[in-house]
Amino acid sequence: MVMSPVGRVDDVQELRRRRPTGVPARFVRDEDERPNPDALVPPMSTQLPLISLSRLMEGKGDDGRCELYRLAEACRDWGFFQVVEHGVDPELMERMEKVATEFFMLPVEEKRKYPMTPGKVQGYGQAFVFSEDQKLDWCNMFALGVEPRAIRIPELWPKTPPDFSETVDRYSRQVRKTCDELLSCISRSLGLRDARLRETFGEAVQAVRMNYYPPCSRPDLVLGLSPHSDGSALTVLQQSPRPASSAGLQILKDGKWFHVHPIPNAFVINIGDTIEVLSNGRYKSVEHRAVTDGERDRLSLVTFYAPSYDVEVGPLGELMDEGNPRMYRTYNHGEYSRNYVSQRLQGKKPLDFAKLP
Ligand SMILES: COC(=O)C(/C=C/C1=C(C)CCCC1(C)C)=C/O[C@H]1C=C(C)C(=O)O1
Ligand SMILES: O=C(O)CCC(=O)C(=O)O
Ligand SMILES: [Fe+2]
Repeated sequence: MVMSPVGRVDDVQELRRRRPTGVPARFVRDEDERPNPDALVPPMSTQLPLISLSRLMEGKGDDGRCELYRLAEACRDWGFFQVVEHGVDPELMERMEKVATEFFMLPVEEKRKYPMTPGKVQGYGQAFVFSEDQKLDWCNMFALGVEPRAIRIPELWPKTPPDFSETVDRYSRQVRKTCDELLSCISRSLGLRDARLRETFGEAVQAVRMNYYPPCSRPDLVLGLSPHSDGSALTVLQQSPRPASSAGLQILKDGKWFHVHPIPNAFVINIGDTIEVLSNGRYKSVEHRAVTDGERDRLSLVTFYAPSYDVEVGPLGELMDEGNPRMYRTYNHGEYSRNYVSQRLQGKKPLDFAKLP
């Protein structure tokens, strides 16, 4: 438990350990926010698009063209897709899961050596908590800035487990390559040169966040992670395969929550607010949330990939014309980031910063 101007922010693993059936009032959502399994799109009725990155990279052949068309549809209609043949070593994905799990299983006193202080987003704790009235997420987070080096806070990189930092470094290098390649393909899918989006980014910012959701005795009352869109350009999410359950990642499509089934060794990719702006709204960031399970814990490993804080972000000239007027202003991405991390997660609200009236 941490006392601060935002009140008492319990560590959910400790809560669960001390009182396995207790759910403090601060975690209990108002009725309209609760995860109602009856309102969920029935599992298996529709599937999130599945894209092969290696096919996309084949380029001009029939397979490459067909995959590019599917990518464009996925970005336009879903803002989310799963990707396979993405180039990240499955053994490294497994190692990443192992070190993250080992970290979360450490005694709380050890984890608190790397604290996420109020208002900050790096370290161990709960991000996006700004008021005593705010409902809390049933989740412990550990987040680190990775690239460029200047955003790293070395004191927050844990010494235990001993291979943690080296694993995060190797994983992040491979995931960065995947992000660069996806960005080229997304550029092409918008009818632009491969390098067009990437060259607006400067030295891309990359951060990793590990989310640990302990089981909750009342999964019907709480949320693992509040509904939000990501402020990044692209987000790469690794979730481990698990037995059938409607808990886990859910995305909002056509006003209904839709469960994303984990696929072994695949990543879930989502379009962040930054691509929504750069594409002048052709591709939209999509609200998503995480729901807890009554019996099982869950770990998700999330990479945020975004432009440098120095660059100006706005709709690309090629994507605006008389029929497609400018929808967003041009702004500094550092300012966007500061604005994003200084409010609680609340749907797509941070995008108001960029939207033209
Ligand atoms: C829900 O989103 C986030 O937690 C988050 C934070 C990311 C970051 C860190 C953990 C370390 C420092 C950099 C950064 C702010 C990227 C989302 O990241 C999005 C939000 C913005 C804005 C962005 O660029 O990525
Ligand atoms: O855990 C999940 O599936 C969702 C994570 C997420 O959306 C995030 O960290 O931004
Ligand atoms: Fe997210």
